[in-house]
Amino acid sequence: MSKERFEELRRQLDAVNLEILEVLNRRAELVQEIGQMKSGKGTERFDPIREKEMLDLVVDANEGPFPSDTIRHLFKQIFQASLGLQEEEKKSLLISRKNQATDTVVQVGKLLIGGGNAPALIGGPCSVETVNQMNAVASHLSGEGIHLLRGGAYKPRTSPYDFQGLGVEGLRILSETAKRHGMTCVSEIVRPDDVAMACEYLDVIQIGARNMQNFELLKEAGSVKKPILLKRGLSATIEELLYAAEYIAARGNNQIILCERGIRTYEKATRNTLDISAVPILKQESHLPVVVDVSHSTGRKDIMFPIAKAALAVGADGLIIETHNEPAVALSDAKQQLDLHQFSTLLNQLRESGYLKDTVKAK
Ligand SMILES: O=C(O)C(=O)C[C@]1(C(=O)O)C=C[C@@H](O)C=C1
Repeated sequence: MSKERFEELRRQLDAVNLEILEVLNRRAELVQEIGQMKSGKGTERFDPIREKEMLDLVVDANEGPFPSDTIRHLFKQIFQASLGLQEEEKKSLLISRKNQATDTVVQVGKLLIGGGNAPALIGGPCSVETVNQMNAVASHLSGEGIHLLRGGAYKPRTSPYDFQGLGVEGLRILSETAKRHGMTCVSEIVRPDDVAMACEYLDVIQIGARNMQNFELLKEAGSVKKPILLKRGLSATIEELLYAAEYIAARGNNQIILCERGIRTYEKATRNTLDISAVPILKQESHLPVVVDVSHSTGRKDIMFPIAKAALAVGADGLIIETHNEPAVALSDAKQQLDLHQFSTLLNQLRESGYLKDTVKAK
């Protein structure tokens, strides 16, 4: 072969390389767009069935000289790199630790949640029922040094025949009770249209487990200036929880508290299965504070102390502890709510075990 022909072949190869490059990047752009659609829907990026279909298609069309195995190998490499590209997108999430190395600290009144501050305790009944009930609970909790009072006013219940909450009247009772006792308050909102109204009553707006992927609600929560307590859905992956938080952050509200509240598994000994590993993973992946709802995750009072200790031991920034003045007659979640004495006992146990240093002062 002449030297000229050799050089000519190399020139052609250079040109083909540039064509391949252009085609590869065109493909990469399509992959990125698909990746964004998948993350919006919370779909798994890796799709082996789709990859097999594509491999079959190219192998069928292959006329050589590359053997089919080589073609398979090359395309598998392209799929791998494409997945990597879709993962890259995750790194740029606003709520990602890669985007912000320092912890976000959410301030609610004088309570600082996250950033290594003392664990924040959120107490109060499952549902707001009466003024007297809320007064009894708030009086006890504020006496124990608890700053953030919870109470459900809009209750997404499994059965339509169960107590559905007092609605806006419940928010009003909660808000007035909290103010009366020098506390702040948090409650769940279920409709996007109610978010603005709720801001008048609440210091923190909760988005509950059943609404974690109510994207319109998330967007609305993102457009107000209130801290948002975002609970993990009962069957949601950690990644889906993070994307739900991103919906809020993407609209401009970065005051988000993540909440692990147990997930649905086959285990029946507890109401839900507390995914304890979610806490350090969430804190590793995101700069947002993470609290654990020890009441919903367990659904039982007898293991609350070890579970609360475990949550704080793995780095939770706070705990949600359902507390009622008369749990036996509570209109919802009667079984899992602590009475006022049990709440104080749990607090003392946590204090004595050294997990609550600086959080609340003994009376
Ligand atoms: O088609 C998809 O669902 C994609 O995400 C694109 C793509 C690809 O590179 O072709 C990427 C990863 C999946 O495992 C399968 C396919």
